[in-house]
Amino acid sequence: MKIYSTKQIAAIDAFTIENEPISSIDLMERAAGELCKCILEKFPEPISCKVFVGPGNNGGDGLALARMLAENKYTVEVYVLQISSHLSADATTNLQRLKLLGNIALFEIDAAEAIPWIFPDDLVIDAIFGAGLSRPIAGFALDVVNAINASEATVVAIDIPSGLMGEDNSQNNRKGIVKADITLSFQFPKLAFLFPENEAFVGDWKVLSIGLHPDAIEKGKTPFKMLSRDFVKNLLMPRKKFDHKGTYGHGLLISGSYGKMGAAILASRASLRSGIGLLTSHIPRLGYQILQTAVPEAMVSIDRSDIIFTEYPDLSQYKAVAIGPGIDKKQNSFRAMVDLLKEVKVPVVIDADAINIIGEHPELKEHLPMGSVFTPHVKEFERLVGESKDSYTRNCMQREFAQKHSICLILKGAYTAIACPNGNCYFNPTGNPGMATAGSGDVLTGIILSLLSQGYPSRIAAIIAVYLHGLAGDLAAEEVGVEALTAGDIISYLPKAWLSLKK
Ligand SMILES: NC(=O)C1=CN([C@@H]2O[C@H](COP(=O)(O)OP(=O)(O)OC[C@H]3O[C@@H](n4cnc5c(N)ncnc54)[C@H](OP(=O)(O)O)[C@@H]3O)[C@@H](O)[C@H]2O)[C@@H](O)CC1
Ligand SMILES: [K+]
Repeated sequence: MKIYSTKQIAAIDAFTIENEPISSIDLMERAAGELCKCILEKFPEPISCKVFVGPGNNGGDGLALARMLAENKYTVEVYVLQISSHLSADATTNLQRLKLLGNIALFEIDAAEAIPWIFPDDLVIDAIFGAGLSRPIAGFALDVVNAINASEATVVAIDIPSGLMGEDNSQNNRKGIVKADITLSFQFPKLAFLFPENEAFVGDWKVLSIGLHPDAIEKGKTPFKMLSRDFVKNLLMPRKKFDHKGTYGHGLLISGSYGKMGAAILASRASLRSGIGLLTSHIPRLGYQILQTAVPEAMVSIDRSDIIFTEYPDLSQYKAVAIGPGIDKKQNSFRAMVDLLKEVKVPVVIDADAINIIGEHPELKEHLPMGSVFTPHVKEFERLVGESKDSYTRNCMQREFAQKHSICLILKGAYTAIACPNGNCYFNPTGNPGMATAGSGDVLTGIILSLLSQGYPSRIAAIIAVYLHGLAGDLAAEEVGVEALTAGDIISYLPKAWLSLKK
């Protein structure tokens, strides 16, 4: 699914009106109908509802929805905020339609004293501002936002919580944004929904299809996309009858150190559970028996050091390399990594302390092999790319870094973002908070190495791996719950995740 900016959505909206064709008031009626259907499903018993309405078409949606809820036996009170001297044309029409219905309490409010008391069992509909918000909320509208946020009522935001910008909130006043429990967004999620600091405003979000014109949706260009099962499934390469293990490549995994051999085991197992033909795990000497016993399918290359990574084997036979899980960042490891980055000609997955080493030695950024894949969490990202005060700015830095160095930069977290060398950025919907656990990243690294070794291009390998990793985590969480979930469980559910993806 594409993620468009609010400006682009307004253009798609206008295209729909002109080319479906449909009048804007009818499109609003269709949108409000979808809102109403969804609210009736979520709250089937009629309840008391307070609708706060602003001057634009978001307010118009609120007015149309108020009428529909009243027709469905809800007790509805409508508060039209006197923010501007006039309402939008469609909001005006819907205000008249509401008045014709007759049985709705309708108030115009223009001061803090006029704001009603909001009861805990009220349903609040936030229709103050939508995609047309052009600046932070101030003045009396801010008092209304504060009153909504201070209440214990359930809050449903139409399209986007009032006060939240669709994309860039770096200059916004975070105290002037409605905290919704549910956001019902038209046709597309907004980019801002995917950033952690906005979760408190957006709550659970749901996209309602309102039939915007498919041509405009298809033709529009945006760097942002949400991954879906079908999209990922279509990227998979079929396995053929006469294929042999050589067909699926030989990967080199450099991982483990004293006290962190578990990382090597997890990454190796994940790699082998994701279709790699041959895997060599390069580990410090002390890990030999551990790895041979725990992962008999892997071949082992032994470092001269007992406890850390200080050298690597001849690279000529490998289709891809991964470095980082559990390696530590001692001086000798740094030296070996410099040599590796200078010599290696195949894509490299760079994870954990391998990222930190590059962060501490920025000159290494000039030697990043093209098509490499970085897998930082936020802290590692900051060491590698730099700090930022909010997620939107971080996303801009992420995309810029990926383009500048021709690499894939995966920022791990809820809605893991994959920035690609061509400027595109994919967000991943699979995964759950149970996966925020030790070793989860090692598993992801192993899967990416596996896919690169099989010949998937970096961008595709990153996309499939991230989606699959989250899917395995979701399947595991269904059985063991999020608290008990371990990285080993993610590997255990990789077979089911592959089967589910290919279904
Ligand atoms: N896309 C679709 O397909 C469909 C979209 N639909 C709906 O339309 C919504 C977008 O409508 P919209 O463009 O009228 O914008 P909306 O946010 O209601 O208000 C803009 C008004 O507020 C004003 N204003 C802005 N900021 C302000 C501030 N801080 N403080 C004070 N005033 C401020 C601004 O004035 P100005 O910035 O010009 O000063 C303008 O007057 C969208 O979210 C969805 O709900 C559906 O109906 C059907 C299909
Ligand atoms: K809103």
